Amino acid sequence: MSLARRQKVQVKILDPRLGSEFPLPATATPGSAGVDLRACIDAPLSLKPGETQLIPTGMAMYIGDSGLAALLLPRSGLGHKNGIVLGNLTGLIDSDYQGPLMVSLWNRGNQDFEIQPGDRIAQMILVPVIQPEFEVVDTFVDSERGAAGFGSSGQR
Ligand SMILES: O=c1ccn([C@H]2C[C@H](O)[C@@H](COP(=O)(O)OP(=O)(O)OP(=O)(O)O)O2)c(=O)[nH]1
Ligand SMILES: [Mg+2]
Repeated sequence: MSLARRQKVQVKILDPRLGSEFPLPATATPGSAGVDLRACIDAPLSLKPGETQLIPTGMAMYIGDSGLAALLLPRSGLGHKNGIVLGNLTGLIDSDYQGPLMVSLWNRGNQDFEIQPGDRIAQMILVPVIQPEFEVVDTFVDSERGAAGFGSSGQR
């Protein structure tokens, strides 16, 4: 068994309700991979079917280590039950980004969905990063798959 690596990440509080009225994002259980982000909006907000809105999380975050990045992902309950997912499908937070952390929230469902101030709207995970350095070649060493893809192996 291995334990998750813990990493200090600097945050700036942009909305004073974060850390007082609304808890700061934190892992909910020892085995949680993600931390939930909260909607730091001033008033309830209704997302109509098909609508996308950029929601502030009330904080800025500076990862500051190019070997790491953060991914924003939908919460499964909101996504599955209410059709509330991300307008960019997945958010990628660069290690050098210092601006406000925003969530693009998309109602892909067919009913209005109301978000209250402080609601947990998405989750964030920290992931290791490997930066590619492309090396141009004329040929590849043959692999078993070769160029076959996009369902080439069938469904069963
Ligand atoms: O859901 C998201 C996605 C991105 N960002 C911030 C952090 C990220 O580092 C920056 C740029 O994101 P990205 O590279 O995905 O967007 P872009 O459209 O390529 O913008 P840029 O030209 O600024 O890189 O925007 C968010 O706050 N939330
Ligand atoms: Mg970019």
